[in-house]
Amino acid sequence: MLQQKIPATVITGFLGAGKTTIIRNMLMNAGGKKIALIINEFGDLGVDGEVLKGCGAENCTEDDIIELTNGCICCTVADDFVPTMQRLLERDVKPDHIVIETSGLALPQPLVAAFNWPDIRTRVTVDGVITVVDSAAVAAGRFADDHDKVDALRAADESLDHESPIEELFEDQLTCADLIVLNKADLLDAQGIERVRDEIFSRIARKPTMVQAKNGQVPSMVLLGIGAGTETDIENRKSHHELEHEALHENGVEHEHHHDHDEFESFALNLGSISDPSGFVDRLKPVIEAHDVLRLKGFVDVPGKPMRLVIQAVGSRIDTYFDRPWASGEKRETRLVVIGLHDWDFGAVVEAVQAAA
Ligand SMILES: Nc1nc2c(ncn2[C@@H]2O[C@H](COP(=O)(O)OP(=O)(O)OP(=O)(O)O)[C@@H](O)[C@H]2O)c(=O)[nH]1
Repeated sequence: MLQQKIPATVITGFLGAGKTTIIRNMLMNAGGKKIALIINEFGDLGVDGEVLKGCGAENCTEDDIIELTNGCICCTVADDFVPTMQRLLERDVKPDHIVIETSGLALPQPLVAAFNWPDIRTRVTVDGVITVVDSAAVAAGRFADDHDKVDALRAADESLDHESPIEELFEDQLTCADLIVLNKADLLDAQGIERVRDEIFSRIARKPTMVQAKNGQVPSMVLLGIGAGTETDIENRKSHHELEHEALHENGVEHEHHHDHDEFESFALNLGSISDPSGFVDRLKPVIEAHDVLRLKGFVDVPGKPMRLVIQAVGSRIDTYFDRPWASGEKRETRLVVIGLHDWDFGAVVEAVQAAA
C-alpha cells in the first residue's frame, strides 16, 4: 500500500512577528490532530519551547516538542534538522502533522530544500510555508532600508555582500511563503493594513495568499492543510543570497558562502529576582531604544509570586504575563535573551540591562 506522506508546515517570520503565539493558538484548536513541533530559536535560551510546553496542549505533549538548539536551522539542516526528522519519522506513533518554527533569523529556503532529500522526500511533504509578519513594524518602516546604517555596516565589514541584513531577510522569508499572516492587525487601522499589504506585494514576485490576524488568531483550517508541496517549487522562491550566488557563478566568480544572520548577535543573562517588574519594564524601554535591541525575551522571578513572569520585547514594545507556577524543585531565577545587530556595543548593553533590573 502506498504510504501517505505526513504534511509539515514551516512557520517563519522575523524576530517577534508572532510565530510562537500563532502556534500556541493552533495547538489549542487543532481539532484532535496529533502535532509534532520542531522549534529552532536564535539565542541560548529556549524561550519558545518553554512557552509552548507551558500551554499544556494534549495533542502536543512535551515529548512531541523538539528543540533544535545548535544555531539557526538554515545552517544546521544536514547536522541537526534532517537527523531529527528521521528520528521523528521512526517513532511508533507517527504525528498527523509536523509543525516547524524557524528562528526569526533563519532563511526558510535551505529548510524547504531539505524536504527533497531522498530519505525525507518519500515520507514527508511541505504542506505550506507560513510567513508571519509584524504589521505594525512594517508600517513603522522597520524593514525599509536604513541607508546610513547599511553604509556604516559595510564600512566596518567590506565582505558584506548585500544591503540591509534585516530587509533582505524579511524579503527572503516573504519570497518563500505560501501564506502570509499580517499579524498584529490590532495595532493598525484598516488603511494601515492595506498599506502593509501593498508594501509586501511590492517586494515579492509571487502572490501568496494573505490573511490578517490579531494576537496570532488564525483558524487551524487556514494554517493546516494548504497542500502546497512547497519543496517542488523552490526554483521560484530563491533567496537574495542564492540569486547573487548564481549571478556570480555565471560570471565565473567563486563566492564565499555568507549567511544573513552573521550580522546578528545574542547573549543570555541571568539576573536575580526582580521585585518591581513594572519598574524594570519602564527602565528597559530606553535601554532597548538607545542600543537598538531587536528582541528581548525570557522569564522573571518576582519574589512572593507563585507564577513565572514571561517578558517579551519586540523593539521597545514590551509585554509581560504570568504563564505558569514555578515547579517544585525548579530554580527560580530571571533569565533573559537579548538580540541585536552585530555592530552593537555588547558590554554596554549587558551593563544597561543589568542596571535596569
Ligand atoms: N499587539 C499584538 N501583540 C502580539 C500579537 N501577536 C504576538 N504578539 C506579541 O508579540 C510578542 C512576540 O510574539 P512571539 O509569538 O513570541 O513572536 P515570535 O515570532 O515567536 O518571536 P521569535 O521566536 O523571538 O522570533 C509577544 O509579546 C506577543 O504577545 C498581535 O497580534 N498583536
